[in-house]
Amino acid sequence: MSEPIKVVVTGAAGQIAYSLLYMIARGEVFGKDQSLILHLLDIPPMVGVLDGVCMELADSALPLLHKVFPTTDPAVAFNDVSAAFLVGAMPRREGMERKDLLSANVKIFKAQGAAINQYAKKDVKVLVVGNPANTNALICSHYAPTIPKENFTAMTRLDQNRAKAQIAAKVGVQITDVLNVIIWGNHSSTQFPDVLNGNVKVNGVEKSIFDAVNNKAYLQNEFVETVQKRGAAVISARKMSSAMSAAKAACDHMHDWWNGTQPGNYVSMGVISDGSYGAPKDIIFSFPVEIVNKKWKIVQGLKLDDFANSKLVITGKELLEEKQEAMSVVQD
Ligand SMILES: NC(=O)C1=CN([C@@H]2O[C@H](COP(=O)(O)OP(=O)(O)OC[C@H]3O[C@@H](n4cnc5c(N)ncnc54)[C@H](O)[C@@H]3O)[C@@H](O)[C@H]2O)C=CC1
Ligand SMILES: O=C(O)CCC(=O)C(=O)O
Repeated sequence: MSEPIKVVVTGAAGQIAYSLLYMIARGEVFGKDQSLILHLLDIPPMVGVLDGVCMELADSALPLLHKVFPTTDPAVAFNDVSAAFLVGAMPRREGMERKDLLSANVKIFKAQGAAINQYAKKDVKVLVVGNPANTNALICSHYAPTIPKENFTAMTRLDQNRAKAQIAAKVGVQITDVLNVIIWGNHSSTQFPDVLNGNVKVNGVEKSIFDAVNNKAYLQNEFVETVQKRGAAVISARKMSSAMSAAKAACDHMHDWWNGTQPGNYVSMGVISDGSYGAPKDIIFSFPVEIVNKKWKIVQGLKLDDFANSKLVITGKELLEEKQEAMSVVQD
């Protein structure tokens, strides 16, 4: 068993954290030999709920879990952490867009960026889940200037998982048979779920998703819209936003960042844009990445047709607008 690492989860009394904490503490992210010290951050009104979560973690008798520190103090929460799941933020309700959360949530990420800068390990891996996730990650990084920008990422893995699930159902295969579906851009209804470079195994034979589905109109319309609007569909059905699937996606994201991706398999992450594929620079944009030794690299040389390019322009433009609005909120 390795020496324990410190991991923080913010919004630890909330609904995503309720599933996420168990998965992390079971070893599903950092490995079955990696012991853990969990730091749980929430706000003062949630202290009672946080106590209940701690009781349940203790009662789960989890061998990898060395200690749990519940706190409302960011200085304690981020102290010496190697990985941070930034979940704590207001979720949207029916009828709202994720960017409607911007003015309330972006201030949280300014404060947490500053705390990460001051207290976390310099190689901390930060995953922002709280919405609007891409822009929150950008603000967080902006206020943590001593930590490399590459260490701040936003979650679009839930969108990738949703897209894979739609394709698996359409073709009639298992989820593991669907490879290299990409989410480009923002975790919002402008995101572009793209199958142009993806493959699917049908009866053991690998073919392009495009050929396997053989329905361009479906792939460019219904499929794209279903994935873009899946979060809203879950809110409409559950009257609360996705939680179990969001927790699973957060684990998938951090697991792959920590452990690496298989050669030839890429995953989607919101990362700082270097302008690849014509995306605007210096925003957090979701790209396909491959990961080796805990470092992600944007996959280059993928094909994009005119339809795809036009979608990337729309989502990039939205992210630039969000960046501008967020900067004006945090500088107030
Ligand atoms: N990127 C993605 O794919 C997804 C993002 N989300 C987003 O994740 C966020 C959390 O969702 P839920 O857990 O369902 O919400 P929730 O409302 O159940 O829990 C949020 C928790 O964050 C806490 N919190 C608020 N401000 C805080 C602060 N400054 N520091 C620490 N904790 C704070 C709240 O007290 C609450 O306990 C929302 O913004 C939601 O929209 C949800 C699903 C998917
Ligand atoms: O759509 C929302 O705002 C809820 C959470 C979310 O981001 C999602 O389910 O994708």
